[in-house]
Amino acid sequence: MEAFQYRGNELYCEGVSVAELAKQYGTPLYVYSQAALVGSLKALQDAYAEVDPLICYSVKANSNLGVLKVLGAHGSGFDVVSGGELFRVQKAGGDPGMTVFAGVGKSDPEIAQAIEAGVLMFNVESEAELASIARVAAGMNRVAPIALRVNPDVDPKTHRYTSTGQKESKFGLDIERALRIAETVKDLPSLTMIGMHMHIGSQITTVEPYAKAVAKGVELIAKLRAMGHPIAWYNMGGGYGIAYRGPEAKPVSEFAEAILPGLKATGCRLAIEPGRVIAGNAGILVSRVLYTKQSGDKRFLIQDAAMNDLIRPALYESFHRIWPVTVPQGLPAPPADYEAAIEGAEPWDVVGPICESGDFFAKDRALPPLGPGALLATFSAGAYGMVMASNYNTRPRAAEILVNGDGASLVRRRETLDDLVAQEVGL
Ligand SMILES: Cc1ncc(COP(=O)(O)O)c(C=O)c1O
Ligand SMILES: N[C@@H](CCCC[NH3+])C(=O)O
Repeated sequence: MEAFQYRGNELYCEGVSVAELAKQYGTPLYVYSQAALVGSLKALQDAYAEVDPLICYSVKANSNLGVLKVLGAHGSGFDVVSGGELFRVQKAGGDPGMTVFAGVGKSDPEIAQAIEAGVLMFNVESEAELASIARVAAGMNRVAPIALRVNPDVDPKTHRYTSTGQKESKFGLDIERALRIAETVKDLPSLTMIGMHMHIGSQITTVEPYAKAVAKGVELIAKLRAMGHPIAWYNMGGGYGIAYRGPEAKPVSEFAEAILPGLKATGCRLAIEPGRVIAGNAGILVSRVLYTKQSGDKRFLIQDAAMNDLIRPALYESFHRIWPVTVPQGLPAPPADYEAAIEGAEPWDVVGPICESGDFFAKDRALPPLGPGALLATFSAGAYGMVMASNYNTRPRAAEILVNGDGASLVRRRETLDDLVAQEVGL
């Protein structure tokens, strides 16, 4: 079953009416489908089944405790980039021993926290960070497991803000430098290098960049082992693209086909860090139209969700499908004939109440006639949606709902006005 589908002219998440959720919990409202989360995790587990992969769900994509709990219960490990994310994993009952710790700027307290928790390994991004991990581990009388994050210098052919594996990127170490650093690790008894890590970018829709990166990784692992490092893990990172508009994304099985031959040649265990492909299409953001407005030739739908709720269109000019939650009488339900039926309909800019010209969800988007009070669903909002939300313009952040079959749970309540000033002291 599709996670989000229309029954008659009403949008449902699994067995739950989205309009009913909006009535009960208000808008803006994030709604996630448990079946979609688990289904995408399972698709990855199946695609790599022959090598018994460790799927480390990338917490940064959607860190709600309800989401983490469901994924952990279905066998997922985790990829974290901060002490905060590690704390969330532990709160949700996740296994630190199935958790990798990435990120270019880990602080001493975060390193100590992760050693104490017993993370599977640190993905190390610089000489200076390596020295910090060695020092903190030595001070705790522990041996920290590490992987060097290598920047294979391949073009992932994605948005420039989400490319991470090219020479000019701040992420990772170039291969020559990684080899030089690996020499020094042998003299640091508080470190053991058990893996090699790459993450080349995000929303990648072709398999070639992975194939190129793996080829470089295979060679590097051989060299690291020749130095005496017990490399047992090949961590290929995340980056699998999803369908925002139409069928632009490849199934994860095609990525697996590009990665598996090289991986198997190394005899390593595979770890991957998918975020968007698990959470992205498992979530929508529901908003309500407040006003319509015309200025010159431009028509605006002013809704109650804004860039503080979903910043992706403002930040990357990214496309998200926007459909009415209740399709007006006489129109077919999306997706089938809907797009054709509204083609040529009046184009609208869908905007929010924030005082920024960049506060838009869509520009010149054909939509059926919708007036104040109508509910809109912005799709593909489950990843990098709520996690990137802010309180800009002193707006309370949205509530989050997790749907499972015919049941819906509130997994984060809407912020109150008091929440907005709760940290402010000294008045
Ligand atoms: C190190 C690392 N791993 C995993 C991810 C998750 O990426 P994605 O959501 O594209 O799968 C990211 C984000 O790009 C990342 O920086
Ligand atoms: N936040 C981004 C992608 C960056 C992924 C994290 N390294 C997005 O919304 O697409």
